[in-house]
Amino acid sequence: MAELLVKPRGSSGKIHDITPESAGWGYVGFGLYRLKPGEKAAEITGDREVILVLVEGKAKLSAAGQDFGLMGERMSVFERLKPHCLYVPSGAKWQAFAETECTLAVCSAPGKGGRPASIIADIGFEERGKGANTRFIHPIAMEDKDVADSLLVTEVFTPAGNWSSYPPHRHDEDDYPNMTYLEETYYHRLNPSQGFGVQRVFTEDGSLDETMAVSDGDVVLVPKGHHPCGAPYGYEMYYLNVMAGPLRKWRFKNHPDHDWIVHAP
Ligand SMILES: O=C(O)C[C@@H](O)[C@H](O)C(=O)CO
Repeated sequence: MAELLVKPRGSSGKIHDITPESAGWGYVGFGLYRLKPGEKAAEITGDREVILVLVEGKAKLSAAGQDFGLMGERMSVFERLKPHCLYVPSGAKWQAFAETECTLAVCSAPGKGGRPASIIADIGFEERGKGANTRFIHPIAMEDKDVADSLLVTEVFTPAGNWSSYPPHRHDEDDYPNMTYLEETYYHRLNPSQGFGVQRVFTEDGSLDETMAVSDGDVVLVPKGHHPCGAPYGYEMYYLNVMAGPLRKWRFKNHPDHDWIVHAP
């Protein structure tokens, strides 16, 4: 199994390049560019569909021969504004020209083709959990939106001192409607950036049990098992999740030992 904690390789250019081959799985890819004003990123999607997420900064985007103009609004994820996102189908080329310093995520999964390149509009806002389990969600492209063939993308803000992806849950069996098999990546950010967060990835039989200290900019791979996150006092946590599998539906089960938490008064 691949190392689950992936550090950025440098501070500019393409600093993450997680592919199904490097992760040792079948669906999810995650790339991340840090660009300076005037720099460019360009890729061909091949047999994969892509959702470009302007995590931070502004860039001129074009895809599949269409010019989408200047996109991006928030300069820091922790402004908590909604991200600007562009869907790019398989068999297409996309380009990004950075207007400001920018952080551009390239979320990918197998594509079927046939959808147009398009801006993902109407990104919602959800508050989940209670007490120290409260967290805030921007569901960029979840299954209620028919905007992709297999990609599910969401971002989560966990206030300092809180937990998210909690109680622990898993989605690692292809057993719809009880559960779906979804691989997942977490792109973590922390505020202030010198902080750390905690993520545990573990199966119920104990064959996988890793607890990682995550730093600003790290990626965690979740090939299977439960995957809760904790943000220590003083450090707000952000993450961008990419999920994909054979069915574009998110069906999970909470850990039987900890499911009581969601039912507690
Ligand atoms: O609810 C949350 O805290 C976010 C998680 O659900 C996260 O998107 C995930 O684990 C998806 O499986």
